[in-house]
Amino acid sequence: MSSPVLALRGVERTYVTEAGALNVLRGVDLDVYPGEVVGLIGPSGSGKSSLLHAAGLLEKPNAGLIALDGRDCSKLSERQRTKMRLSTVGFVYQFHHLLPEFSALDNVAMPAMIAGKGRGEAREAAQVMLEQLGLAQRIEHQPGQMSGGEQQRVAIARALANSPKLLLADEPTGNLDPANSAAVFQALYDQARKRGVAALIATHNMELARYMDRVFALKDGHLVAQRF
Ligand SMILES: Nc1ncnc2c1ncn2[C@@H]1O[C@H](COP(=O)(O)OP(=O)(O)OP(=O)(O)O)[C@@H](O)[C@H]1O
Repeated sequence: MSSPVLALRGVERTYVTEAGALNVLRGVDLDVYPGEVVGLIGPSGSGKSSLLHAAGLLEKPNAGLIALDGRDCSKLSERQRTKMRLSTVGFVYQFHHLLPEFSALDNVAMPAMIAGKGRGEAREAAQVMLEQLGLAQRIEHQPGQMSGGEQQRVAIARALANSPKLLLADEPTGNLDPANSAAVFQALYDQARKRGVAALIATHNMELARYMDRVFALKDGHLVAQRF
């Protein structure tokens, strides 16, 4: 079997609040392999976003080990973490966070350019991604000129355009009606599979969770396997 793209060992996350310490993650172990789509469910406040933020090196865990693409990230400097994140991880959020004044093409090309690719190369890759997500006719449109489902597919194209090994999605269809939600999830699933990307998707949508390869629930700070 191939090695995991994402490996979490004993990951802990505690927030200090006025009401005291909140132990949200209490020792999370998880491996996600290339080409598999893993679901993360759990009630609101159970720590799904905290787990995704730790896995994507957006926030440091209080304890535990995070390895991306076989590399232990716990001792990296802030700069090295950013570099690792840009080269290895793509994010999709509930709200697309597209830049409103830029076209779909520019939105999708931007992360690759920030990561150091030339403009021409980044735009070419962006165009291919948008076409693969069925958005060939929307390339020059700005987000405000597109439907919610189209905007979210642009966000998926943006997350994948830089060929990440890991895709982290936080309620990627949470803002869509059921029909759009299913279509957008299908697009995300197909692209992750086709590209051999390891995907970890947090969702409240149990209907979508049924289609994931494995599903875990967060309960009292621990991952509980729901289905293998
Ligand atoms: N920066 C922070 N400071 C203090 N508490 C926080 C912080 N971020 C998250 N929390 C708390 O940690 C808990 C877990 O939050 P998190 O957003 O990870 O849950 P979630 O499962 O993603 O929730 P939802 O499904 O509503 O998005 C919540 O009780 C939240 O209020």
